Amino acid sequence: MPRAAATLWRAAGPGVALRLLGQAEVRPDFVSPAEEAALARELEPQLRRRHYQFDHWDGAIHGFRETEKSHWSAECQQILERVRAAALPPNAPHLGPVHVLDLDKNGYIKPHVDSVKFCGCTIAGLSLLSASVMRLVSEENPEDWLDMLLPPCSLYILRGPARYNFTHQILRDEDSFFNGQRVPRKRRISLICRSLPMPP
Ligand SMILES: O=C(O)CCC(=O)C(=O)O
Ligand SMILES: [Fe+2]
Repeated sequence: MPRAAATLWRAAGPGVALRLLGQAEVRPDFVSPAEEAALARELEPQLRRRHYQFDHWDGAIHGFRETEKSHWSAECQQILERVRAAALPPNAPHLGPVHVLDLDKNGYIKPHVDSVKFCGCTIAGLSLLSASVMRLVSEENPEDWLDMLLPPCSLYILRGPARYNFTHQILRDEDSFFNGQRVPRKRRISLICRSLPMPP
């Protein structure tokens, strides 16, 4: 693992680290601050029309608004092509629209596994505006966990076992610690690209 990436990754033990090496990845500085600003600027008008939802007690996500976006400026389209090229298997069919999730500073994502009906073997997410901690927990053995620090402008990628056999969550502000260090959670926007499930 490159040195920069190692500081963004903390596993319960060597067993889980070995299982997830190359399957759960964080790439810091995947976009520049100027690119982050361009993406946020382009999303803002569409997001502003929606209200944050706090009342979906049974849903996986709390304190969020979301949208799907298919049409982007040439600059943003290029960034998204870079995300797909870096993360998705070559020639894999992927979901056309990008899933955009805007988490309020009090928002968080509870542990879940993305539906296998709508999402294939790879999930890739760009994190904008705020750092956050993504926690993966093995469905088989809850003592097997991995925390990933997602700085703003980073890309994370979940593949194979990290995507299918571990839940993922974004910790709420009160619980947002990485390696014992507090990671204040502010408003965070994520752009998520997913490969499509294989046809049966
Ligand atoms: O915000 C993220 O990066 C993850 C979102 C997520 O887990 C989901 O929408 O299924
Ligand atoms: Fe998810």
